[in-house]
Amino acid sequence: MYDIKAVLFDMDGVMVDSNPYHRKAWPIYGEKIGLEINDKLMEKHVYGHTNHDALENLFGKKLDKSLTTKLGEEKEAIYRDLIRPELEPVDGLIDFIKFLKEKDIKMAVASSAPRSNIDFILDSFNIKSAFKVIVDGNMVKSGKPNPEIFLKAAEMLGFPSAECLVIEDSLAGVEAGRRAGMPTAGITTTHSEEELAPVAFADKNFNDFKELFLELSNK
Ligand SMILES: O=P(O)(O)OC[C@H]1O[C@@H](O)[C@H](O)[C@@H](O)[C@@H]1O
Repeated sequence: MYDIKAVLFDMDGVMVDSNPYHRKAWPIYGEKIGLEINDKLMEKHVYGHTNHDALENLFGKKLDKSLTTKLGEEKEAIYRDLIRPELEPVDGLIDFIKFLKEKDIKMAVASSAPRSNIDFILDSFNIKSAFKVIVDGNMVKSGKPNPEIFLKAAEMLGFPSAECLVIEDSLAGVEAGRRAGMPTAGITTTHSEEELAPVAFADKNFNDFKELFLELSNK
């Protein structure tokens, strides 16, 4: 099914099943800044989106990037405190990265999260050196579902879209992968297979990296 030379990893919900912690952190932070943030709003504006886009939508107005960066960092500090004691990689992630390294398949992180969260995860799992390229949410003009972040990661790695496999969990992220013209695999951490299916790129969804590994090693 896949003839890939590079894998572009989303982070939240892909490397780490972190959205349950983001789901707790946003309303706690919302209370501090006078916003009521419920599940429905998070579903629409938060998962897979940059903090800049999320905050503009939650406040319902244009905001300066320096302000959204500052507010986003305050929210992320709450998130990291919540997840730290329970932090673990999604099943099979570390072996999957080893497998890609052995096959000389290049790897990038393409996450809407700020760099502080990406460093937190990659350093905690001791996997940073595996990634040739890291693109964070502050490095793009338009966040997911715009394909810019994946196109940028592919360009920095030096591969055309068709040779880059995107691994995503959010609806905005799967749509961004599709719009980048890349094969896109869904991981069913944040959404079920049924929820992901309508936006998936005629590709498969996987529960975790063990299943994706089986698919790729059968090629
Ligand atoms: O692109 P990714 O890695 O899924 O990141 C998205 C996440 O980025 C985080 O920084 C936001 O606070 C989360 O709420 C959001 O879900």
